[in-house]
Amino acid sequence: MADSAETRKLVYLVTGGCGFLGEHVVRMLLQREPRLYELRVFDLHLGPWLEELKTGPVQVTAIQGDVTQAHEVAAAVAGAHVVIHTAGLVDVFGRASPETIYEVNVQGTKNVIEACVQTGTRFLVYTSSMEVVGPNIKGHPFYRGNEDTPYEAIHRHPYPCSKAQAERLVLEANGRKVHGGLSLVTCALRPTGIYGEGHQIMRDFYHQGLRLGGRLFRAIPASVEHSRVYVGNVAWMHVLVAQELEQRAALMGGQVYFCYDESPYKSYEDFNMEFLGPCGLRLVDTRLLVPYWLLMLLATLNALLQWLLRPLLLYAPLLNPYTLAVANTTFTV
Ligand SMILES: NC(=O)C1=CN([C@@H]2O[C@H](COP(=O)(O)OP(=O)(O)OC[C@H]3O[C@@H](n4cnc5c(N)ncnc54)[C@H](O)[C@@H]3O)[C@@H](O)[C@H]2O)C=CC1
Ligand SMILES: C[C@@H](CO)CCC[C@@H](C)[C@H]1CC[C@H]2[C@@H]3[C@H](O)CC4=CC(=O)CC[C@]4(C)[C@H]3CC[C@]12C
Repeated sequence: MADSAETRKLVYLVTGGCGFLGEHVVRMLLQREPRLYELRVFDLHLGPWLEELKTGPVQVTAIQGDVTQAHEVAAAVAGAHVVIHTAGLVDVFGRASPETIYEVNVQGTKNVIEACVQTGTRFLVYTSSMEVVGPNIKGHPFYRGNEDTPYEAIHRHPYPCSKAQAERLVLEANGRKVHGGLSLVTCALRPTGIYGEGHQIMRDFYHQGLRLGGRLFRAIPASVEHSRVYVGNVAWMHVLVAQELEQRAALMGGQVYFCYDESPYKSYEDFNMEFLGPCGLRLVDTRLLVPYWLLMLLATLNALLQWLLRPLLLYAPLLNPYTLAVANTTFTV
């Protein structure tokens, strides 16, 4: 029944479909959306793994494109029933300029919304981020919060600022008339720190540990708790929201939801050790050796070096004042 041609009618588009989260969304849709007829995977860089997906019952269309190019986005969106917009520039290390981050995250999202309006696509799911809320620059803890918890969301870093702007655009677009006269239904999901298969930062920590003789040095007190969420669950939540938006437009349209699961609340480093420990790494407690002021000094030094070296090379270590502040502030949903 599920595989018959009549039941397969829906066309989905996943932007950023070759990224860490996007790939999981793509695979999840193929497994869990029996009404899927065509799945369009739109990304700046297409992964070779897409080829193996082209042999199944669903037509998988790989589209190499750039969300900052309105015409490319419109061409990809035309005829899609649902857009899952995960494409984004995830950069808290200073690899890209603030302008580029805004161009991709904000202008790219504007282009997706306008493409939906112009072409008559009604359902848009946006991957926002917990960073839209916090941790804020004052380091206020957010402890077991939810969507209604009051929190002073103040940012300076381009990444959270751009995600906050893009999220607002998506939510404000809910109810806009699309081509054909029906209304656009939008919803934003705010994952906490995502982990799972393909997580690059986890790999970076692993390689750092190998370079340091199988050790990592604790920089963050174990008492600072972070929410983390498994990538498969984030993908599943995107699929569920996409499936429910039509039936529950009045309830879910224009809403934002945190995206979390039952992963344990732990410090960023302790959580990573759940995986890196069994891979042979050890977390060495250096709280007394590396006080916070020294870490801050190192982080500031890194930022200075990044700025000085920029004309010559890209110096973008994991530790900078922003990542230190985020890692050092409790944020649990
Ligand atoms: N990694 C995390 O912990 C979290 C990520 N997010 C959000 O989830 C989304 C996906 O993030 P990840 O999978 O972690 O990042 P990623 O970098 O692995 O994936 C992003 C994808 O977007 C694509 N992309 C970037 N610029 C593009 C452009 N101009 N045009 C078309 N495609 C472009 C990239 O090629 C990449 O495949 C992002 O919107 C991010 O803000 C939200 C919360 C946490
Ligand atoms: C002080 C360092 C010494 O080991 C540890 C630095 C850890 C940081 C690289 C990470 C700590 C918290 C992470 C962020 C958090 O999980 C929330 C995020 C949400 C997003 O939308 C994108 C990724 C990130 C900003 C994530 C990035 C890496 C950290 C800052």
